[in-house]
Amino acid sequence: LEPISMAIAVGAASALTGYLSYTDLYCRLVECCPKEQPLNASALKLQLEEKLFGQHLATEVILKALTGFRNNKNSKKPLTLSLHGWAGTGKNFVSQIVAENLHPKGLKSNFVHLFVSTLHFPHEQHIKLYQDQLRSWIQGNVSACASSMFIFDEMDKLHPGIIDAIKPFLDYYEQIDGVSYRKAIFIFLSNAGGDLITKTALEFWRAGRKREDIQLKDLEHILSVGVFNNKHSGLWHSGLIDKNLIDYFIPFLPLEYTHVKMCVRAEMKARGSAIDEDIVTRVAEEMTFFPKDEKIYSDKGCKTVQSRLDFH
Ligand SMILES: Nc1ncnc2c1ncn2[C@@H]1O[C@H](COP(=O)(O)OP(=O)(O)OP(=O)(O)O)[C@@H](O)[C@H]1O
Repeated sequence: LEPISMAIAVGAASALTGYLSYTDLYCRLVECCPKEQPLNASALKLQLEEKLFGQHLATEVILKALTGFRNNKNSKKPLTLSLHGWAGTGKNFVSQIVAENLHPKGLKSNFVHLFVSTLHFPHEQHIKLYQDQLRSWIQGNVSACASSMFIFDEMDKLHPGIIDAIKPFLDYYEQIDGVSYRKAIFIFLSNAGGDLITKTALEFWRAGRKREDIQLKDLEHILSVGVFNNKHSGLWHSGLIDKNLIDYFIPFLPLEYTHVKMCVRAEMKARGSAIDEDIVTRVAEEMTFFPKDEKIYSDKGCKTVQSRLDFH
């Protein structure tokens, strides 16, 4: 709808309904930046527990971090989460769930912005240009909506240094050039550190300990140091780590055979098909598992489950 027709439609509808204000209705039909809207923590909890398989640490930390942040009226800095793990373990999936819980239109919202390194910052010789663009893009969007959310996918493919351009925005400043960044959320997604997470998960497995016994403290420090020293992490020697501007390093554990089966069932359910356990087993058995001897973890996580299901 054009703006004028939209205004007439909204005006007519609010006159008819009587009790909805023009603004309420406008926000329902178009989209408004949420002001002081606390997070529905129980809805997020339920979704993470029902939909995200095998990631007890990510579930717990994301829930705590977001509820704490959104319920705090005086946050001193934006929330920054760095999600790490092997391919297909749920990092993008979780970001989508978080986005939907903060802005009903999720990834399609005007207030949720996704950057993909290989798409948006492909050329090493243009680093300075990307840094300028990134700064002005973030500044413009946060001035339009304080609770904007920015997701940086493929951090491990980002040229070193690019991300440091936004360091001032992630810091404890009250305002920068009249804009406050304290209500914004930044999420970084990366495969970097996946090897360290797998090593720890394997150690637990070999010691006969449960996967759920792995705690954040077993991994968070290893991850931040590992990523800081890894040239291919997008955060190599980054001031974001140096200055403790990343609030949580969140490990995504490699997925096991049983989790892959859960993904197949979830996909069947989403397609409205009855759950056929023979097909579930066949799809899961077609996936490849590592390490070579034990074959515990799916090397693509749940990533190719959807396309494989099409063959059955
Ligand atoms: N832990 C999980 N629980 C439930 N579904 C999952 C999980 N991990 C992956 N999936 C399913 O697999 C799909 C692909 O996963 P996703 O894109 O989140 O992986 P990723 O960790 O972001 O991988 P990459 O590092 O390659 O980008 C998701 O859309 C989801 O359907």
